[in-house]
Amino acid sequence: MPQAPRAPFGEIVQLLSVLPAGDEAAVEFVRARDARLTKPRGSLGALEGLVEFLARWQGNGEPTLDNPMVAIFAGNHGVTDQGVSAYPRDVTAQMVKNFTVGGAAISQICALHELNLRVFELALELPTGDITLEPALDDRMCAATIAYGMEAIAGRPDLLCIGEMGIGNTTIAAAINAALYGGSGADWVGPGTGLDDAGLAHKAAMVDRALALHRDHLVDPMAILARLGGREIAAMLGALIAARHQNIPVIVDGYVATAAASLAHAVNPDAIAHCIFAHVSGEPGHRRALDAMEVRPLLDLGMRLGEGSGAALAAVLAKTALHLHNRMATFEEAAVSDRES
Ligand SMILES: Cc1cc2ncn([C@H]3O[C@H](COP(=O)(O)O)[C@@H](O)[C@H]3O)c2cc1C
Ligand SMILES: O=C(O)c1cccnc1
Repeated sequence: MPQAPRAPFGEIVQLLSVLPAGDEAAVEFVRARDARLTKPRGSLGALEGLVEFLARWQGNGEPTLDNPMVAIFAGNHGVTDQGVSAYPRDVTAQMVKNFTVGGAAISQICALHELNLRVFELALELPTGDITLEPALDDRMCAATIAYGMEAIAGRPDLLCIGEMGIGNTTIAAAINAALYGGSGADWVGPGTGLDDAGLAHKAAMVDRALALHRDHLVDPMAILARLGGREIAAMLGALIAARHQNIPVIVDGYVATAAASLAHAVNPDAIAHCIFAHVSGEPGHRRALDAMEVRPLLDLGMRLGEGSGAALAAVLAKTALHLHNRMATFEEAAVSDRES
């Protein structure tokens, strides 16, 4: 996609363009130990890949998961005035409260598996512009929100799970995907929180209306983000960028979080190399967005919740994988015969 880094986005596009590489020596160190563990080589499949992923992007042959963070970014969307969600906009703030008191699915996944849950509210009382009528954000606000997401992950997590909360944001993700990858609203919308067929057709029409309104302005990924929104997607993009520059591997959640990764990928495909895509969500456009980036999801559980829930479950697998890598016996230690060479 042609790059026109307009003023407020210059530094952000720069951070997406000049990126630290993965640490292949750290990966080799992990592989050398893995080869000595009491199991047939390769038999732990994707779990072995998860430990290599942690090593490569932490830059550490002995990766840690002492401080895994699940970051949920929450924003509200003016497009909910068009009746694109099965639930009212107030649910965003109500769920933010629910996250912190422990009543949400993500709260209990994190509590059970000792993941640090952090919730970042983004001006919930000030929804973004209704994209069927106006831009979601002006460029400066959009750039500032990306910067907020970069700051939010301070505290040195050794793994970052990226999730979101925002009634209406599957509409926003669909619009971003259509702008990046082509097609119309119908190609990218899904039931979200539970629309029926009529609701789905209306949602597709609202995406088409937004695309028509903004058509001449959707010239690069940052313009697409500012025009279509929303705040939580901008902040997730910032978090994803900052993580790369701070040696923090990232696990991306479902359909909405993936839209943030798609924007990064559209600037520079290498900008998502430090990301694992946790799962393919039940939202039908998700698989197509993953295919467009040529990435494969770790899990397929038919989940369509958001909140970082799929990413947190992938983190549980990563914790298991690293525990095995660190605690299993080697062939020598266990006096088990290695394969004939
Ligand atoms: C109670 C409740 C909890 C949620 N947790 C995540 N979402 C998810 O649903 C929303 C997106 O779907 P749509 O675009 O259809 O509004 C987001 O907030 C997302 O995180 C929830 C939605 C509800 C209703
Ligand atoms: O996959 C997701 O992220 C998703 C799906 C439905 C509703 N909210 C989020």
